[in-house]
Amino acid sequence: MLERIKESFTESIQTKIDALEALPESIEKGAMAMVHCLLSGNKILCCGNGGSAGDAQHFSSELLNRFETERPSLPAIALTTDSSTLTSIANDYSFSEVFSKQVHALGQRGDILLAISTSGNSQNVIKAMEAAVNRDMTIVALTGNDGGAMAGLLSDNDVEIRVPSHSTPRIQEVHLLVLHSLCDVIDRTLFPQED
Ligand SMILES: O=C(CO)[C@@H](O)[C@H](O)[C@H](O)[C@H](O)COP(=O)(O)O
Ligand SMILES: [Zn+2]
Repeated sequence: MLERIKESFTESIQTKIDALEALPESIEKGAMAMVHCLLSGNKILCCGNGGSAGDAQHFSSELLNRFETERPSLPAIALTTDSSTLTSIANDYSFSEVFSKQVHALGQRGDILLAISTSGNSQNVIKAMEAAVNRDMTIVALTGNDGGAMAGLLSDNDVEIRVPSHSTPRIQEVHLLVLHSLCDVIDRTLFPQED
């Protein structure tokens, strides 16, 4: 098993090296879209399934609370956390609508939807994106593989940050780095520090 463990580390490091080549421009574009959204008094809604639900919550908590430095709270909502809402929508309608109904209710023109999926094919995330388009929101999509159906739903104002990998855990590991990088650029742009 030691070899297997070392392989996981090597694969993860290599995926990050590949992402270093592929992603900085799209991360900067996504961060600037978020900065513009926050400066306009808008908010960020975040969604994803499984590990990506955890990522959505991780990111929203870093905006609502703090990242690395002291600064005011920033408005973000994870759509993955209210079990009464999630279970009733899934029970009465369909699991594919658990995020889209919340986007329809909470989303406003100028808000951002942070849509996270390693496959790009999760139906509930796709429907959330459709609801965001309907609400005149901008979409920042974190994907992997070939971007899946999510890639086809994006317009020029939206941003796709697609990790160059076909492995769900490796993609998730880079998604976390991307989210921290987004937080870092947002904080440094909104609250410049001398260092
Ligand atoms: O964390 C993992 C695998 O590393 C899983 O929980 C994974 O997130 C789930 O299978 C998700 O349902 C996958 O959804 P998606 O990334 O394709 O949208
Ligand atoms: Zn995982």
